[in-house]
Amino acid sequence: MTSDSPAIQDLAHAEGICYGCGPAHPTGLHIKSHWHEDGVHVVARFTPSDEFVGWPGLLYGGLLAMLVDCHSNWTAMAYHYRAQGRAPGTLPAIHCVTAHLGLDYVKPTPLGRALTLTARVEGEVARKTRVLCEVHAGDVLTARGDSIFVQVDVDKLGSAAQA
Ligand SMILES: CCCCC/C=C\C/C=C\C/C=C\C/C=C\CCCC(=O)SCCNC(=O)CCNC(=O)[C@H](O)C(C)(C)COP(=O)(O)OP(=O)(O)OC[C@H]1O[C@@H](n2cnc3c(N)ncnc32)[C@H](O)[C@@H]1OP(=O)(O)O
Repeated sequence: MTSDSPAIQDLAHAEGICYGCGPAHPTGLHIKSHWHEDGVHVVARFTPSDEFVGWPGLLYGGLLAMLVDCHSNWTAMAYHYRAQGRAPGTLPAIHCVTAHLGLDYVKPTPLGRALTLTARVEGEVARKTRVLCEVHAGDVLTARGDSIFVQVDVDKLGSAAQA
């Protein structure tokens, strides 16, 4: 599994319209997550455009939160599919939502550099799953995520949103 193969988002949810990771969003970030060949980590690479500036030469931290949120969620969902012994895109689809997004900003993140997000599940793959995610700009660790994703029934989620 390499970045030459289709991203997990494209396999599992090509019609997705999430601003961060939906392949079908017209202007979204289109974050793409791939299994690393080590079979443990899920990796995304993203180069933010200059519009996401927070300070001259530095990235706006909210953009980092979006990247870590979506990539960590897809890491959780990828682990769920694998735990069930099936590929993303097979049915029934697995959906998780962010219950807790934890993010430490470790160093300023430069603009104009490719960022690498490297994530893995810590502990059990269950309805509630913890994902650790590191963001590197080159060799520099700039942010660290520690987040919780909960598997949901999207039909119930929709009715809850309308209530
Ligand atoms: C904007 C809406 C998006 C909806 C997306 C829908 C589906 C996603 C589908 C595919 C994904 C594809 C693309 C999207 C990819 C990335 C998008 C980024 C992710 C998001 O942008 S998504 C929007 C933000 N997200 C929410 O909008 C969630 C609102 N929220 C809830 O819908 C409920 O709050 C829920 C379901 C989280 C739990 O509610 P619940 O009643 O079903 O379950 P319950 O309370 O029993 O919790 C079960 C276990 O999670 C633990 N737990 C709960 N909350 C916790 C917390 N905050 N911290 C630590 N642990 C927590 C409990 O302690 C218990 O743990 P234990 O089992 O050990 O006791």
